[in-house]
Amino acid sequence: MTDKLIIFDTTLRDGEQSPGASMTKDEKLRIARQLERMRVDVIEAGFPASSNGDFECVQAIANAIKDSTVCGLARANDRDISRAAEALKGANRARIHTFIATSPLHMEKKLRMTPDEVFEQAKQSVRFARNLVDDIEFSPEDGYRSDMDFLCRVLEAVIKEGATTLNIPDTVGYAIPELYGDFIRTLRERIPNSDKAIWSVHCHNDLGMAVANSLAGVKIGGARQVECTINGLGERAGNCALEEIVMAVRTRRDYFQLDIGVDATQIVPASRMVSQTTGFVVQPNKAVVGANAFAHASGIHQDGVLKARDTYEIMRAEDVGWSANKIVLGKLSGRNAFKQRLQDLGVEMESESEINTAFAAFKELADRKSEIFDEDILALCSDESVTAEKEQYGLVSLSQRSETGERPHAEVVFTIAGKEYQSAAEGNGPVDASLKAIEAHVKSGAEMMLYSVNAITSGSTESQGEVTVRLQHSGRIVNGVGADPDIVVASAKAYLSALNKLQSKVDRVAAQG
Ligand SMILES: CC(=O)SCCNC(=O)CCNC(=O)[C@H](O)C(C)(C)COP(=O)(O)OP(=O)(O)OC[C@H]1O[C@@H](n2cnc3c(N)ncnc32)[C@H](O)[C@@H]1OP(=O)(O)O
Ligand SMILES: CC(C)C(=O)C(=O)O
Ligand SMILES: [Mg+2]
Repeated sequence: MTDKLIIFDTTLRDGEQSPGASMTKDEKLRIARQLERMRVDVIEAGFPASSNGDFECVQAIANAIKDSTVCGLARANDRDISRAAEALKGANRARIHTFIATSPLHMEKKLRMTPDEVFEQAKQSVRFARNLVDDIEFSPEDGYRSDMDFLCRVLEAVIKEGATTLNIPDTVGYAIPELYGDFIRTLRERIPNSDKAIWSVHCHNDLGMAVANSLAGVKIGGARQVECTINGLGERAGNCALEEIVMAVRTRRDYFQLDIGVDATQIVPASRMVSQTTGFVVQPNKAVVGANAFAHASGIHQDGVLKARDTYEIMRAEDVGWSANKIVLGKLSGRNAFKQRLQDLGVEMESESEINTAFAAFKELADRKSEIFDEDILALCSDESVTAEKEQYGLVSLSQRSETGERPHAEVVFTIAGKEYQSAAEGNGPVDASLKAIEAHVKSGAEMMLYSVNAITSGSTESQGEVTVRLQHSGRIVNGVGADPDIVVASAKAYLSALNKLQSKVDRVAAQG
């Protein structure tokens, strides 16, 4: 026998409380639609009393979403609750989530209220809200740091007033998994009418344990709703990450014995959408949604995954919305991964010794180059050397000027076969101007298929920028990579490196024919 774990997403409310993560109405609506597509049970859309703008966001989401419950947050007062009810009017399924702090610290220092006043206000607010909407969630803010006896008194009373979900926040991320799980279990055991409500967990990640605490609240405490956000977005160090909760409960169904209604294949698209909307980059090694979550760079792992993917993967990349797992070829790769890539690329090798020769060349190249692209391998296998190309083109210096309201201008000094040349051009931006200056002289006629910039060190503005430029000419595709703390310089280096590769291919073809 299993029962259901309700997934309550608060990306649009608690997630938005993350400094710098403020979203427009259209952005919130787009994310809400994605959450509905993902079939989350409850979408906390915002805090309607906080501003007219957020009221309109909640209203728009309530009107647009048909399948998920739409929830609005409200302080424990009539005005906030009325605003929430008003914003939620158009919802198919509406929930008001009202809260008031119950910890001694918050009551005394922040609310400046006595426990008896908080008790009365909590009761009164739930009663008021229940007259407006049937589905009422109550949260004792900073619940985990509250006195157990007082909390039991408040929660028993609000259930009597009609609260249907009781959410126990670890507002400041202070909990430890076993202790938090025991805390929820004790509340449920001690409160006589506890079975009249669904119990929920809401954990913050200040000590990096939001997911672990939430899972303990479910397993040890018996909670049946988890509050979480996409990518773990949220106040300070964030909230419990939705993707981790969903995949932990799914992957270890043997242990949790719970059903989840979420369509996990929508997780990666949701993660990308939230990351692009907020500008909060997902770290590559982030569980489930990080770019490396299903990538393998070392030979022993690659060999294992190619033989049986569950040797090193406990989930399938496709099941969370990635197109496939990723074998990244580099200096730590082994022969089997290399052979598999040859097969995928349609390269046929006559003998093992031919493969061995290509593999040795690949290893030698990988020692000098951080990532090996497919065209590098194709070049290796047709007996071409990808990095041993003659340095036909080289960068000497670059200067550029960009000023608000002025068209950027660049001057580039470079060498062609050892001889120095200078060229200047204007462009839409400094990078565009620099590359146009080079192209104006070189006249390669190559088409740019890709331009991308990555920070390759700390991720701060002091980072080295690594630029990749992909050029196409006469059916040949090459990647040029350039790194420099100045991304305009890195771009020029990448462009010249790609031109070198094009040139060396032309030379090889000429030599062969
Ligand atoms: C743990 C959490 O995530 S709680 C949610 C946090 N989210 C937000 O705060 C985002 C939205 N907030 C806002 O837009 C504003 O803070 C508002 C509109 C809610 C209130 O704005 P203001 O009226 O200017 O009050 P301000 O923010 O300065 O102070 C909060 C007031 O609410 C009171 N308050 C705090 N929590 C509650 C509560 N749950 N129930 C009732 N009153 C509360 C505080 O005691 C304080 O009252 P005071 O003004 O009498 O001292
Ligand atoms: C409003 C409540 C649930 C909250 O976000 C918290 O306590 O962290
Ligand atoms: Mg919170």
